[in-house]
Amino acid sequence: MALRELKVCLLGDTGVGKSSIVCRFVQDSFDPDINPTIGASFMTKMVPRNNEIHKYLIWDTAGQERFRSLAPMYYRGSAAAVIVYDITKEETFHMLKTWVKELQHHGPQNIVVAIAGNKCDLVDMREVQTELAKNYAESIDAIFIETSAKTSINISEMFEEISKKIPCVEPCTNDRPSFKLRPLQLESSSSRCC
Ligand SMILES: Nc1nc2c(ncn2[C@@H]2O[C@H](COP(=O)(O)OP(=O)(O)OP(=O)(O)O)[C@@H](O)[C@H]2O)c(=O)[nH]1
Repeated sequence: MALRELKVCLLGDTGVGKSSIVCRFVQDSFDPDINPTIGASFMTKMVPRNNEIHKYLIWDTAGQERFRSLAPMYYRGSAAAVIVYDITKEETFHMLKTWVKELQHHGPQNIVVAIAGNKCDLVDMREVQTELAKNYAESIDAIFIETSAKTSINISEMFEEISKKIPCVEPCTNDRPSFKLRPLQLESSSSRCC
């Protein structure tokens, strides 16, 4: 068994459900009264997959405007960024495009980008059509997925897709940020959430 570390950060407007996605993935829980993130929070999750243990190192950034300047500290060291929007709020999809541009200009070269249309359980309130978001994701070579932190739809699937797209084999064969495979040592998984 080898341990593979995957550094992932979450970006996106306030209230789109970034923390809820992470809480669902790490703790399999959902809090309808979750507080907005202050600064950022860090969590880890270990997932056995084939002959490896995937250890996700997750930075959940704060979406409020006053914290926006902190984001580079988190995406610069990341191999993947999940940019989240709320399918029931069109303005959050516009904000997502701003994040994509920022990553293209200031993010690590070839960072893996996943676009998550969250709150897909609220389908009656939809403002962003799936096809529109999917086509946009394709145009920037990003993973696209609609998720619901509330009902758990596509949450672990999204992180699995990300792990497939992050190169892992040593020696590194391209210039994407990559991670060493190393023998698994027993360690406690320090998770902090919500
Ligand atoms: N119906 C529904 N509500 C959700 C979902 N995900 C999150 N929410 C709710 O949306 C609100 C905001 O969720 P957060 O996870 O705090 O959003 P955030 O993007 O982390 O917000 P910031 O920390 O301010 O950046 C909360 O009331 C959540 O319960 C979802 O998939 N479906």
